[in-house]
Amino acid sequence: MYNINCLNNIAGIGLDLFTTDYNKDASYEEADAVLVRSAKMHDMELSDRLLAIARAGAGVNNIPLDKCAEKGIVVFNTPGANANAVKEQVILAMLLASRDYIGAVDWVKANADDADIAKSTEKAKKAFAGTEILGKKLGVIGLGAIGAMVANSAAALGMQVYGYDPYLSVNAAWSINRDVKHIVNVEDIYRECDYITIHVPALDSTKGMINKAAFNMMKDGVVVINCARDILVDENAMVDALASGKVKKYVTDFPNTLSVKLENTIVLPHLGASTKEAEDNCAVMAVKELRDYIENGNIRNSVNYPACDMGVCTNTGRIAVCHKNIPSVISNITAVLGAAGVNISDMLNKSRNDYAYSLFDLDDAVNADVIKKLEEVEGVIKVRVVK
Ligand SMILES: NC(=O)c1ccc[n+]([C@@H]2O[C@H](COP(=O)([O-])OP(=O)(O)OC[C@H]3O[C@@H](n4cnc5c(N)ncnc54)[C@H](O)[C@@H]3O)[C@@H](O)[C@H]2O)c1
Ligand SMILES: O=C(O)CC[C@@H](O)C(=O)O
Repeated sequence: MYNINCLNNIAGIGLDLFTTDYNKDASYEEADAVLVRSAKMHDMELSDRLLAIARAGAGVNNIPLDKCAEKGIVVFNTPGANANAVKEQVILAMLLASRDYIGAVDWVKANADDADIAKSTEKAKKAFAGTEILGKKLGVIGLGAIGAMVANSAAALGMQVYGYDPYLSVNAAWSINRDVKHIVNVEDIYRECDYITIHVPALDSTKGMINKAAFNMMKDGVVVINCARDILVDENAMVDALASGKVKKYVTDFPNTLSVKLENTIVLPHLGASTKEAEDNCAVMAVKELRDYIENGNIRNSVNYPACDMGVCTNTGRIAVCHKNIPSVISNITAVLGAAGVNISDMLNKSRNDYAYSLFDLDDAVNADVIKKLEEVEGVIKVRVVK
């Protein structure tokens, strides 16, 4: 029986994929695997028992990835599973920023008792009028799962789209509409675009990337949209950019003590991924990743360990080893197995920065003594008998 703990609400369609071999109501302390959305895990204890954490979503800045890697805890996310939901919110954000729909709806509500509202409407509406997005320039910073969808949809709506992503993979590039202009210097987006939307992960290198220097380069009256993470925008610099009219409207998905008080700002309550479809997709993908890891030792879509997939084990046994990416680990492991008379029928070793992961399919069963010796190999972090 494997113990699963959910730190946030996870869609039932995903949880239903756990078989009766799983206890889905385990406490965090006794969990073999954890499912999480936005719960902050940086200050939580990581038990020796914990094998894996699956983030039902894209952003993993709420999880201590390095600390997990050091303890042999594999962290997964669900790339692309909620991208369409966020894309739809970004299109909404552009439209909300283009005419004062929120003010308009408030006006209608406030005048609900006006017997002459049909007539008053025609006078009042000019206060909420605006502009169209057709033909305007949109800069998309980060062309991953969400950015690429936003860029393609905005191009289909007739916008001139500028896309910037210095780390774009060739595969991702193939998914982007050829009308999207490839920008190699983000300053071109700042200087030329009427709307700017950001879709990069929250990392030390991206924190505050939309800052005073960036605002200074932007056109007067630009709209800035942030459905990625609040720390990407220097919101203290945003105060001045909004006050001077440099930024006409800021739309953010992240309420915090500063953003909720900003003028000319639309603050949404982190709703980007909150659709039934996205929540279902994320839950299903996260549970499948966890099950494949627990039952077969395979790693797909990890953010702190390498991808490593040997399918389903058809041999006598399989062991999985999380280890440091240093010399001699593999030769020392195979030496321990060889000395115990255990034949390796198949193996796969993959590395990612400082960490590595190896799967060994074995023709012979291994006993506790062999496992102990493997655990003692220099650089080995965690040894698990998968089968
Ligand atoms: N509001 C929400 O509910 C919600 C939902 C999903 C994701 N998000 C946030 O959006 C982010 C992006 O999600 P995604 O699914 O598109 O992720 P993704 O990993 O598919 O794409 C991120 C892209 O950013 C690019 N990138 C990294 N650093 C960059 C930089 N300095 N400049 C330009 N590009 C850079 C990467 O190359 C990658 O292509 C997530 O990390 C998460 O924080 C928010
Ligand atoms: O789980 C959520 O509701 C938000 C998810 C989102 O921020 C993400 O990064 O995927």
